[in-house]
Amino acid sequence: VDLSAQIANMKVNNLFLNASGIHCQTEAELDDLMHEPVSGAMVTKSMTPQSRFGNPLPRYYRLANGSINSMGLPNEGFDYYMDYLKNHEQIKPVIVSVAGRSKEEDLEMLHTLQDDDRYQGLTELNLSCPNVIGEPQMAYDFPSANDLLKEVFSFYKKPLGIKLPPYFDLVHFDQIAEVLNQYPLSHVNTINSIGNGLWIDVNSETVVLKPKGGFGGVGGAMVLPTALANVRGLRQRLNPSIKIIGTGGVTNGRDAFAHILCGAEMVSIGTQLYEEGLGTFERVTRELTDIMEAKGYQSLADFRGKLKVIE
Ligand SMILES: O=C(O)c1[nH]c(=O)[nH]c(=O)c1Cl
Repeated sequence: VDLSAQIANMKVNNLFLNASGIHCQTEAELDDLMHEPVSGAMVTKSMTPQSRFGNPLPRYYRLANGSINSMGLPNEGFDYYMDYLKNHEQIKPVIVSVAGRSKEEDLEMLHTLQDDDRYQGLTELNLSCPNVIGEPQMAYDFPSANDLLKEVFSFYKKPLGIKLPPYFDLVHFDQIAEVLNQYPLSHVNTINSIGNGLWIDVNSETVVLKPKGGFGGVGGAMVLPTALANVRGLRQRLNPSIKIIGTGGVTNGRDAFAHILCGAEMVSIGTQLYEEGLGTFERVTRELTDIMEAKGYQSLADFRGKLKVIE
């Protein structure tokens, strides 16, 4: 089964990877992902220049068919992850996720990556964290996103992708695609969690998360329709050279198959991976392979992007 992804020329033997934020903050977690035998790549927790504790707890809550989180960008800081890459053999490609809390922080980290000759990896600029108190999601501000990308690509020459929030209006697909198509992006990763949901414990009449009065990003099975729409909508609008990592709502092989039908090159697993553990990769890969065999597909290319509409 041909699984080589053309994302920044990554040659992988499996299309699955963790969603950023899941099992990828500490050296121990990153080692688990590096040595996990099935997944074809991995991504770090989005990093900021300095380490951060993040938002007060409770900040993650499991729902019947998903999750809600207001982590607030907890991470060990940029240098920690650069040291990790220098001190660990890359058995699989490691996508470095950066999420500055300002344009200046994004540029600072990207300049450092550009100027580090030893760093030849794929970077993902997270423009969609919904949980930093007081910070907007940059990717919902099209002019600002364009200004940032114009400045980034004036100096950044290594492979770079963008982590996008979900959009909910076809005009917004048009507008973000118009911005992104101007730049030599490796990929977009869509979707991030659906920002600022709210979950309530009716018994106690109380929210379940402490930060932001309980508002947090929603993920897991319930966001699959939004994730599929964003993968499909962007695939239809982005230059073919910009690949798509499909993220959101993947719990089994059928969900992954649907993401690929919409045009995903690789598929990230978040909430399900967190709740079920790293064995998720083997199970979902087996389920997807079974579906492909039942349909007579030899490779992902046989059906990638070939979603049919009703004429
Ligand atoms: O609160 C977080 O750390 C977080 N949570 C998310 O659901 N998406 C993100 O991009 C980030 Cl950065």
